[in-house]
Amino acid sequence: MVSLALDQVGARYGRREILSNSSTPPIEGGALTALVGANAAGKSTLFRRIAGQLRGAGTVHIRGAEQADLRYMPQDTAMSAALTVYESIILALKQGGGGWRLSARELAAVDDVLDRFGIAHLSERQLPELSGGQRQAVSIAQTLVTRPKVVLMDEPTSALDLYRQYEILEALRRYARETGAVMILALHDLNQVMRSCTTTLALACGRVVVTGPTLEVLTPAMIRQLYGIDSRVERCSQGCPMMIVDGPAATTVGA
Ligand SMILES: Nc1ncnc2c1ncn2[C@@H]1O[C@H](COP(=O)(O)OP(=O)(O)OP(=O)(O)O)[C@@H](O)[C@H]1O
Repeated sequence: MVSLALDQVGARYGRREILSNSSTPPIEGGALTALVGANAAGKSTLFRRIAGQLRGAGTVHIRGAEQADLRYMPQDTAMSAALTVYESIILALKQGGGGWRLSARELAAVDDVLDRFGIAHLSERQLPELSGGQRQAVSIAQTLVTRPKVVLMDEPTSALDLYRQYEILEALRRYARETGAVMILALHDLNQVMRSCTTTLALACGRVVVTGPTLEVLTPAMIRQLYGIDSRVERCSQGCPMMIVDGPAATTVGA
């Protein structure tokens, strides 16, 4: 089983400390984990620290996988190269080296992500011609084509329409279940989080304030602390938990 835990992790840009004293229990693979928090709380910074792109205090413990098995999909991915979608996924597959000849297994891996994320019909399209949502789906396919065991995705659904959000989150859940990968997704839509993510990690002002089962973390009190918003969490007629926004809290975050 793959797991990831933070032990007193910090991170800084130059002299500016952004992240401090952040610890979590082991986050197990096989299901989706959400990373939530307000703008500038430090979500991308935490991802960069886990991915080894930033230095800082503390330790990131990864069990059951190597650092080489980790993939980080940043918020904005450049898609300006004159490549087709298919070529770009091969390029992502071959980034670890190994020559340009593709084995039958590698070809199957490319076809798998094209199908899994609903972009097979875009295979021959040039990257710069894609829409924002199409680019995001391609970026997800590029990230997962090597079948990584630890996956960090920064707002992977931000450019997707309602149907594609649902479809891609379901595909990511299936990927986690099949591979046992630890998958942490930074998400702003808390209803998506409640529907799709088993565990939630909440970040406020550069610190992980709580990690646990999603519905235990996303209480109205925590949502107020994180976002300065008064809300209710209620069950819809089909029993799914939903967050209903009432409005700005009287005292807002950091005030
Ligand atoms: N390269 C950088 N150099 C210096 N400061 C940075 C850099 N990147 C981010 N920051 C600062 O670090 C803080 C946290 O930014 P970060 O991008 O991690 O937030 P976030 O939670 O991902 O926000 P958002 O939800 O808006 O994407 C912000 O104050 C930001 O200005």
